[in-house]
Amino acid sequence: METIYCNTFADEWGPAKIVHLFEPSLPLKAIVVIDNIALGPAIGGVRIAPDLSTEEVFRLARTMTWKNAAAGLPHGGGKAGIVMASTVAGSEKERAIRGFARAIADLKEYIPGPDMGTDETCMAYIYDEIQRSVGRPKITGGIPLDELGVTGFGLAVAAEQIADHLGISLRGLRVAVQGFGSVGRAVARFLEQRGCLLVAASDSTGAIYNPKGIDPARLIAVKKDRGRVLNYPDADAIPLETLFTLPCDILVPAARPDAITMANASCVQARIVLQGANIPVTPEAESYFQKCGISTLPDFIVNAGGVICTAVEYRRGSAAEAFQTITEKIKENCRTVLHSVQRDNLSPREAAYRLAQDRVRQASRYQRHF
Ligand SMILES: NC(=O)c1ccc[n+]([C@@H]2O[C@H](COP(=O)([O-])OP(=O)(O)OC[C@H]3O[C@@H](n4cnc5c(N)ncnc54)[C@H](O)[C@@H]3O)[C@@H](O)[C@H]2O)c1
Repeated sequence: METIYCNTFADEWGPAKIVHLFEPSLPLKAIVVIDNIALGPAIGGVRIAPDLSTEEVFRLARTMTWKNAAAGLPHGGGKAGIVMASTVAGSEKERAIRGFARAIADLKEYIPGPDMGTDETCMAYIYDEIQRSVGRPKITGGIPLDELGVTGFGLAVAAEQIADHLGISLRGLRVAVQGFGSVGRAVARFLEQRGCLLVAASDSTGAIYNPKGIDPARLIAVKKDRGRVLNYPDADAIPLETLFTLPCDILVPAARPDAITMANASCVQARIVLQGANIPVTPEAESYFQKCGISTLPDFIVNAGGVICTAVEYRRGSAAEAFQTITEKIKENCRTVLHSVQRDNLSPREAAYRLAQDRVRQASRYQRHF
């Protein structure tokens, strides 16, 4: 196993460590970024994708620093990426995950959790190897966050706060979800419970649209049994990019980073953009939305449900406690950010950074600086 340490993105906040892992015999190629640990050991997901770069993993780790701090968790930010095709499955995937776990055994300041391409089973393999992971199956002492859909639940809580701030009800609002995976499925379900109507959804293989509504439970079953949203019978297939331009009220980018940039922001018709994925909207596109009255709060404020749940799991709390904590923290943070946007004339991102950075700054006073 070859390990290369380098640090090319450094600023006053981090990263504390960037580790590149290579093991040709598995084969394994992975990147771990431990960004900032002033608040405690870093919690962040392990992502599998074929085209991951150090920069992407660093940006995601930095997002975790702000997300964990904003949520008031005793954890810093980190992230890992395994560079591998998302189609790799079965024993080949298990070997890669176990190899990754052994490779990070000594990186004790990093606690891995699930992310795109990894799930509770992967976290159980990591726990089996190094007794350190969160988001594990219940039987191994975990709270299965993707099965429970806690991030989607937190997004629905955030949507309620944003709608409340706009003086509208969620009832009858039309929802389009990019990325019908763990987060996308759950947000569709929890928004439906609040009276919203799912009108469009996509995965990496295609997108579907039905202005009269798509049944989230049925789409979840179709996706489980037949693998693709395109197999849903009562909707039209549309090009992937068209999903962002549809007439809808809530647009949820819940797949990859930089899904909404200045190249497509002006085509967005939604009133609320709910940032389900990490860094799905570029800062320029966020500013543009603010100027034209489209409400969006930063990813690390609204999609913190998953990491709040893992922090509850880490201190051996229950699923019920996790739902309660997510509701309280996301509600409070959305209100705080929306309030300081109005009071201090800040952008939502500036207001959210202020909240998170104050906490990291306070904690870093107790770190050794010599
Ligand atoms: N799982 C969590 O609790 C959690 C928490 C916070 C943030 N996130 C972020 O949310 C995003 C999604 O995570 P997830 O756990 O749902 O992953 P997932 O792998 O379960 O689902 C991702 C979905 O996006 C689809 N997808 C990929 N590329 C796409 C594209 N170009 N167009 C349309 N769909 C595409 C995939 O087919 C898949 O259906 C990631 O950015 C992740 O970091 C996840």
